[in-house]
Amino acid sequence: MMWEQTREGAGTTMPGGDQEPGSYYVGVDVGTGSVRAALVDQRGIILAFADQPINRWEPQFNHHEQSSEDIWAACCVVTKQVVQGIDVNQIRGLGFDATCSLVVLDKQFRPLPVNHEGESHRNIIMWLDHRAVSQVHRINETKHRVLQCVGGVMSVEMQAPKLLWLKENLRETCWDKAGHFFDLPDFLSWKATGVTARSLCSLVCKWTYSAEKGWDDSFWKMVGLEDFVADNYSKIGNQMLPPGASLGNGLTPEAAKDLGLPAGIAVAASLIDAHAGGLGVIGADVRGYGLACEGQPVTSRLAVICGTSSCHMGISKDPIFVPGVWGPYFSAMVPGFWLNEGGQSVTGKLIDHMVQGHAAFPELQAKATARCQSVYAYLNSHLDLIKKARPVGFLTVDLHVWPDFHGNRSPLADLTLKGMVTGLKLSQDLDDLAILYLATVQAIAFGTRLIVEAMEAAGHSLSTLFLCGGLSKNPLFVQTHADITGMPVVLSQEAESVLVGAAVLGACASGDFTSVQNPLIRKTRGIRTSTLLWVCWFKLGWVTKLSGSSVEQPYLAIRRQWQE
Ligand SMILES: Nc1ncnc2c1ncn2[C@@H]1O[C@H](COP(=O)(O)OP(=O)(O)O)[C@@H](O)[C@H]1O
Ligand SMILES: O=C(CO)[C@H](O)[C@H](O)COP(=O)(O)O
Repeated sequence: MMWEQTREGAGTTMPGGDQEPGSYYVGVDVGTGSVRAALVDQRGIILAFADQPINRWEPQFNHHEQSSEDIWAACCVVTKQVVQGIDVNQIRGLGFDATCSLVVLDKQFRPLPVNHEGESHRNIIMWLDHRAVSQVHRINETKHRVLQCVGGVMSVEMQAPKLLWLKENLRETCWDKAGHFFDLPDFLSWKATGVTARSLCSLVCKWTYSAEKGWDDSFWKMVGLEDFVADNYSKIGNQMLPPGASLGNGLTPEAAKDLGLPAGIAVAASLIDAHAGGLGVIGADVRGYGLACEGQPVTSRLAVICGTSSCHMGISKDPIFVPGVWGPYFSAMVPGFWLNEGGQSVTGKLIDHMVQGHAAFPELQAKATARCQSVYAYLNSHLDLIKKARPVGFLTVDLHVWPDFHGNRSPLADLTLKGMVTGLKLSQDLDDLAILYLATVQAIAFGTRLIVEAMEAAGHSLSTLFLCGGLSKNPLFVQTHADITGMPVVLSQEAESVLVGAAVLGACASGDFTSVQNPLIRKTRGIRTSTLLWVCWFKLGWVTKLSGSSVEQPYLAIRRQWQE
């Protein structure tokens, strides 16, 4: 494989010279910290990759903002980079995924400020923004029936509370002037095509829209957002398309110039980033590894997309209601299947926070740099050194972390929860930092286990984890998930699986494939064609159990308290 990772900074790696001419697809993934693009061929192989950091503002605690212009500019930079050196006329389709952040534009599609400072370039309330606490409490007090489809409790990270916050706090400068409220993935597909149709993925998962029943007028009236009903939902979407559907006449000449692609190529209705990751991994061909999920329905698999946050995506043939877990959402990720989405609001961000905030961080940085390693590679080898003959998990016998530093998304669904560390000593050397890092990773893995247990108690039958996202590049994180859940973890050979999911959308929109799960169906029937084989190239992860480890003790105690 020609492609190499360029995770440590912005950059591109181009395809090798012996590529057969064929059709290509471009996937663009807008994460919390950066924008990534990939050029993908018909077999689903990533031929070129580029990434670019994006700006974030935190004007006050729990307010997180971005700029749609900055994000679009980054999309243009990375897309131009990945198509360098190829005949762009071979590109057949473009797909976007992004975080589920709220983009606000005026009636002429110009950015509007989502802040008291009136800074209009900061026109995105990010998904992890927790400003709308009072609004979400009031929404949850209504006990409206739409809440049944978000695990019984609406999250402050969804769009309705954020919209209500804007109405109550920025009436003149933002709310009254607003013409369009977009989920970020839908903003990107509009920017590329001029089509304002929304993806069913965004509207169903974050905006209370039902694929069967449409908008529920009574919900919007009850929560004080009756304005949307009055104008027939024109500001939040009254035309919906399934992910992968082709939008309008494809790429506009203006967007084509921005992105360095030919005008008119197919552009797909988009997906939220976690859903693109789920689509990129859940259909993996695992034959020959002796995994429990081999020969079992795809519903025995849980895709876990681990970046700034972690999202746990499980699918089922019939709707399953899991308290504290979002969904069931019909066809929101894999067509024809119901989706439940568990999540942890901060995982990568929590690990970064713990490590970077420690007194020994400057020493760690210096030592990692001297060895040309990332701080995480250095910490992992340091743990190996200090564990001596015992399993690494035993280093945290006296130190425990509770990971809900930004509330608990699933399954406790309690945004007021806070983080905890027990077992601290006066020393703050590199050993302490490494052990705190390990305890944080373990705590996150126990959070995944709690989500798996809640999903299984409600009717899911899960046997295998499929990990992707930035954290899946950390062997300690992956191993710890296998140890603590007791499940095998499968990793994709294409580390950037979210981008494969985005490219699958573009491939579907191009008409080369009839639906986003088409490759899965063909593969299941054993037909190898020139399809986009997103079901292939998996290597087995780890299957290790650490039974009876003392690291389980605090987790078990907290779980007991929760159940009581
Ligand atoms: N090679 C790596 N080793 C360890 N952690 C990594 C690695 N690459 C990324 N990460 C972690 O993954 C997280 C970001 O993942 P990413 O998928 O890029 O996030 P997002 O999609 O939210 O922008 C960060 O917390 C980062 O520290
Ligand atoms: O809510 C989500 C998906 O439904 C994601 O957590 C959110 O979009 C952020 O993703 P990431 O951690 O990859 O940046």
